[in-house]
Amino acid sequence: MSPQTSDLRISSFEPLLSPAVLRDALPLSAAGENSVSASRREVEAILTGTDDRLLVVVGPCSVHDPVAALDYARRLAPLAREHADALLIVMRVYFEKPRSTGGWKGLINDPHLDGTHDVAQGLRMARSLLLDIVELGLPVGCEFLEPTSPHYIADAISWGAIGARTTESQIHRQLASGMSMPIGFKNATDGDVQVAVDGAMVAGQSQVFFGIDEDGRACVVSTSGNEYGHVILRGGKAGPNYSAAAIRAAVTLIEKAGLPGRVVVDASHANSGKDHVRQVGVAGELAAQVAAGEPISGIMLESFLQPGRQNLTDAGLTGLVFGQSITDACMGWDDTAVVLAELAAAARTRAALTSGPALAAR
Ligand SMILES: O=C[C@H](O)[C@H](O)COP(=O)(O)O
Ligand SMILES: C=C(OP(=O)(O)O)C(=O)O
Repeated sequence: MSPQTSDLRISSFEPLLSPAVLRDALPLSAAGENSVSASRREVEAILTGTDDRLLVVVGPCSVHDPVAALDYARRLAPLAREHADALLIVMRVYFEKPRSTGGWKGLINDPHLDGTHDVAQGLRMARSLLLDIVELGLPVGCEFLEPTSPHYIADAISWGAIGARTTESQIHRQLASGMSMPIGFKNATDGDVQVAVDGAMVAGQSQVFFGIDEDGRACVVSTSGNEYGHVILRGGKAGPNYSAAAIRAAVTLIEKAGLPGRVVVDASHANSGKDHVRQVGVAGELAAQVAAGEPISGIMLESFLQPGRQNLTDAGLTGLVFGQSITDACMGWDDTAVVLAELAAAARTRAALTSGPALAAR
């Protein structure tokens, strides 16, 4: 008998429900569709500079407990309304975690936090949480990691990111080219910004690649290109890249690629050394730059109900502090409210600088 030559290292194939089945079971309401659609247009207008507000993507590093995430969303929604003249607040609702060397890969991959990898349940939990948050009137932002997972949830998402570990990946750039919302590309973990610029540029072009359709059938996917690709500065191995000089250097690269000369800046990750206390200081420095009129279209903050982070143990969810991150350290809720007020004041000052007092008083 000849030897088997394929699937030698596959332990199992487990059929997964199709995107259409999940979306039928958990539909986005008409009000939700209107809200997602309108907030995507607002993000686009901010990225191109026709809306002078500041985009703020704020929320937990990762969602591990939908109850805590919804509690956070209920606190954030009134602040989003309060600062709506100056800020477009999008809640960070990250379900997929790219890991440096391994670890928990997010709620979709392992919703029970115990290595059982009940992906079907993870998708249900993720979609259900997204619908609840959208119903609060809050736009949602996610990182896209698995190339087929967006089919299950993307209709409820207003802004997306490609992370530092995948920004140079052709697969993720192709994916971004077909996404219905603006997509930010993080600079690489080594600090290289050009790869993020290249990512945004490639995503702007039409692409043809392997994928699935709504019924989960293997397909050749053709896209028209996403004209709202942009760059997110998150620092790198050599240190932060949020200084005015680093931002201007990035803008030079971005403009050279023919993209709008503005950036989103992540106050967390390598811009704060993953130190949640330092992140508050970085956000304050960024607010000062916004007030001075620097070309910052958005800020990303990692924030949760409780400050800091905790380790996941064998006790799973029951062994965890409610509302505290199990991935990167986050600023707590009290600091978050103060930082959002600071950013709103800075955006009002910038609006007055660039558009006169009428806009600032809006
Ligand atoms: O934002 C989250 C993390 O920084 C990212 O997933 C990498 O995490 P890790 O280095 O702990 O694996
Ligand atoms: C993984 C993330 O960031 P980065 O890709 O910048 O490490 C993140 O924002 O969750």
